[in-house]
Amino acid sequence: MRIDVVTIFPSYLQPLREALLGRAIDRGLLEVAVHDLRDWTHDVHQAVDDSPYGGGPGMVMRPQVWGEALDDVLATPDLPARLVVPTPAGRPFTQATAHAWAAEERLVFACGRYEGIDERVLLDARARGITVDEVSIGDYVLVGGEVAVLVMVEAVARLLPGVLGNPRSAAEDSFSDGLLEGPSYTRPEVWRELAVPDVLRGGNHAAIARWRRDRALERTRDRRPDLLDALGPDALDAADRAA
Ligand SMILES: COc1cccc(COC(=O)c2cn[nH]c2)c1
Repeated sequence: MRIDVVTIFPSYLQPLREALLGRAIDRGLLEVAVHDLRDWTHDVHQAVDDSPYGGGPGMVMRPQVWGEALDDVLATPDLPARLVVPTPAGRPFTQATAHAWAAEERLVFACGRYEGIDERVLLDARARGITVDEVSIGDYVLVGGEVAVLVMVEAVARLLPGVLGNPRSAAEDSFSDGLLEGPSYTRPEVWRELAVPDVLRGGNHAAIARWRRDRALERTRDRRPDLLDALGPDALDAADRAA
């Protein structure tokens, strides 16, 4: 997968080159190119923003600069690209989104700052047949899209074949069955007088699976009842409902 990121703070994307993702890049499973938006300015101040039509606080990112940048970055017709714009006003980014994007050959991320990017940049891209996804990683406002790109790239890259040491963990992680992950334990058996639940130390795998499902249901009911509602009525069997 090829990932391009356009930003006025290229160094913000440096963490992508660390650890697991860094190794995935070294192994050629992932290619990441970061572009400085200011490279497409032509004025001495390298201005990327201007005041908003209609008034109001803050600044808006200028269409000319973004237009030229995306013309260049998206210019490879052979690789169909998806343009992703992180924004508080976007559709929710979920594990399902991550799975869908993991199948893409190429993702281009546009990092907005200030009050956002002039709407015509997205209209122009869509008019040229480019898929544009405005996505939110949560209901809060960041200063810019860079951190959201780190989040989304990590969520997508870990799903790529060969990136995770143990592929089962991607298939079995939280949300894979629509529920939150339950509690986990490792050695020692007793730590600060707290013991690991007996069922987990036994060998009864059916009992362990039941116990884990019950804990996941309990936690999901408590923390994310919305996820339970989203599950189809037949997603929970009688034993689940009794949990
Ligand atoms: C594109 O315009 C803007 C404007 C302001 C901030 C940002 C960065 O994204 C977020 O703040 C965000 C993403 N998901 N949840 C919050 C983008």
